[in-house]
Amino acid sequence: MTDAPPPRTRRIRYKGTHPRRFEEKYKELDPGAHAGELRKVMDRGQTPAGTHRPICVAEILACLDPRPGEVGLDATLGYGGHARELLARIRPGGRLFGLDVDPLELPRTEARLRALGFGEDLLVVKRMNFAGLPALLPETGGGLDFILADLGVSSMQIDNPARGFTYKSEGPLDLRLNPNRGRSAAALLKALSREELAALLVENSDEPHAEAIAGALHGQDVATTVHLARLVRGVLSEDEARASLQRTFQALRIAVNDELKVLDQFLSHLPAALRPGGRVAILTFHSGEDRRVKKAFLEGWREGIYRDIAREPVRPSSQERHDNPRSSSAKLRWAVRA
Ligand SMILES: C[S@@+](CC[C@H](N)C(=O)[O-])C[C@H]1O[C@@H](n2cnc3c(N)ncnc32)[C@H](O)[C@@H]1O
Repeated sequence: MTDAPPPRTRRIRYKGTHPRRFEEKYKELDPGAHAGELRKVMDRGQTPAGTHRPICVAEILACLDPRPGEVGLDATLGYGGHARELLARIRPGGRLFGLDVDPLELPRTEARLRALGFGEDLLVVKRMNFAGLPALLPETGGGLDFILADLGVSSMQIDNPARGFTYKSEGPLDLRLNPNRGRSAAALLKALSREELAALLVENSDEPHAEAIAGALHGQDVATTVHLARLVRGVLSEDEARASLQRTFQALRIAVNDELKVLDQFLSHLPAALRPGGRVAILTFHSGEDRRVKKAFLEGWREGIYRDIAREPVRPSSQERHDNPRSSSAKLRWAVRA
């Protein structure tokens, strides 16, 4: 008896030589069946759809120095790129807790890491906000040897138009890391006065055209990413609009996910979470985040809580910035618990 041939499906059609829209990138979205395609996309300096390239991996491993038997935390599991490297170094006998708030990507990441052979004795995955770090501590058996936080959003989240993280493709104006909680950016916009919106753009993104943008968005029912982009382009030149749109999306994302408040809470919990000699590394992507990390580490060092801290932020190498432009704004700071 012969097996029935697999049903024929039509190849997804797209204009030009390369697929441009997320849903057209069917080869990148099925890396198991098209591994060669991922290499070609990365060689072009792009991140394959549905994946994320971990940033400053060597630099993070150098300051966290994970060793066999240690207990660590990856507070922002994302695609699991950093976690994979940490896990390989704490075997045998170690344990890594991996947290993320994203209910859509987290199960996929866990499945990928389990398929790589990281079992439940070695990797504990939790859907949880890192601001709730104290709730994890009883499970760590006396504290953590190292902690990593790679802040912000992953490429999978940015690239998926249904999540609404970018003005470059049409999608609902959502921007929540956990779409099941809180309110979307569209709902937030409706609730803010013009003055509150302008203040939010300045506070979260140092937006120089905050007044003009607030004027364009206020009182409009902005439900989609491209609608917002159209309104901003209506009051700024094309060049100004490009940079301002990036900052506007960043400011809204920070607001809907309360990112600065949860970062402050996380930073305040670190001293109690680290064992003596424990290391923490935090990768930030804009000045509002970096200022907070810098201040918390400096104050902790002055008070004798940290015995050493990064004096200057570590930046991705020029090669990494070239190979992965999404790493360009990254700054890494570390501290060692006294
Ligand atoms: C830049 S990505 C991390 C990428 C990861 N290091 C990797 O190698 O794939 C940031 C991740 O942190 C998650 N995240 C952001 N804020 C969080 C928070 N307060 N608590 C837990 N996870 C958070 C996001 O959902 C996202 O998946």
